[in-house]
This record gives sequence, structure tokens and C-alpha cells, in this order.
Amino acid sequence: MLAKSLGCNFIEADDYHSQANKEKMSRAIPLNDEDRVPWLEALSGAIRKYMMNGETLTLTCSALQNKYREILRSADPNYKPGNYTTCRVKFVCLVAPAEVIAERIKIRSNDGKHFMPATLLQSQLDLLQINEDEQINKIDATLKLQSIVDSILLLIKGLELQQ
Ligand SMILES: Nc1ncnc2c1ncn2[C@@H]1O[C@H](COP(=O)(O)OP(=O)(O)O)[C@@H](O)[C@H]1O
Ligand SMILES: O=C(O)[C@H](O)[C@@H](O)[C@H](O)[C@H](O)COP(=O)(O)O
Repeated sequence: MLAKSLGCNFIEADDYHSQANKEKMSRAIPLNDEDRVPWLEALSGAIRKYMMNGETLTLTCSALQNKYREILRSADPNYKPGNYTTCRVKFVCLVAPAEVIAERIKIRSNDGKHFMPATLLQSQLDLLQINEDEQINKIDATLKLQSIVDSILLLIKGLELQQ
């Protein structure tokens, strides 16, 4: 929905997972850094391709830790580690109580449309870490989808005004 509103490209990060990663998650085994790094590097390469073409991209991704987000930020060839404000890769964190996320994952995996079981949620929440200095905006993910999209569009407008 956000990509449609922006008229831009869209990537769902799960589509970049190897078959081995998907199988591991479907067996309820959390990924480790060795599994994640090639996946994040492939995503970073995709971001860079769009950026170099002067195109905008919306990416939905569980980039749980700053070290993972750093790989995505490095898609910007001018990015200097830690220079979050000038980096052209921006993050928005969708926040919801664990019970809400668990319920949504359950519904989704019961539909048989996704490899991720609800039992993996706790390991994801344990890893999730956002540092204050990254200044990542948080949006309430319990809102209606249209309100979430509108809030992100407002944030993007704010960022554009700063430049
Ligand atoms: N704001 C929302 N309100 C109600 N249901 C939602 C909302 N956002 C996502 N969902 C539902 O939750 C499930 C997981 O959403 P999804 O976009 O696949 O999340 P993620 O990719 O972050 O795990 C989907 O079935 C989706 O329809
Ligand atoms: O780093 C990881 O452990 C995985 O990449 C993992 O985050 C997975 O991709 C999603 O959690 C499942 O997909 P959804 O984001 O669609 O729930």
C-alpha cells in the first residue's frame, strides 16, 4: 500500500531468503547471522540498484538489529557508518504488542501462505534492538492500514523538507 501511494518499487525481504533459510524457519529454528548476512547483502544490492537508477524503493524487512540495518544502509555508496541522518536508506519501525503480532502470524500461517510459525516470534522479539541515536520513527501497527500508510507518508514529507 505504501509503495502504491508513493508510486515506487516494492520488495518484500522474505522473497530474498534462500530455500534453506525458509525451510529452517518453517522447522521453527531461528536463523543465525551466517544465515542472515547473505540475505541482507542481497537486499542491500537490490536497494543500491534502484538507488543508482534514481528510483525509490519500499522494502518490508525484519531488520532486527543495528548490525543488520548497517548492511542495508551500506547500499548508499556515500554512507559513512553511524551517519544515520544523511543516509538515504531510512527505516520505520512498525510496533505492536507481542500478542497482536502472534495472533496475526497464527492467522497467516494457518492460511498456509507463510513459512514463519508463531513459535519463532519470541526469538525475533529477543533480538529486536533499536538504538536511540538511529532516530528510527516508530508507528503503531495496531492502527488501520490506511492510517499507517498516511503516517509514513507524513514522515517522508518531513524528511524531504529537512533536505
Ligand atoms: N494494521 C493491520 N491491521 C490488521 N491486520 C494487519 C495489519 N497489518 C498486518 N496485518 C495482518 O497481519 C498479518 C502479517 O502481516 P504482514 O504484512 O505479513 O507482516 P510482516 O511481513 O511484518 O510479518 C497479515 O495477515 C496481515 O494481513
Ligand atoms: O532474520 C530473520 O530471522 C528472518 O528474516 C525473519 O525475520 C523472517 O524473514 C521474518 O520474521 C518472517 O517474515 P515476516 O516478516 O513476513 O513475518
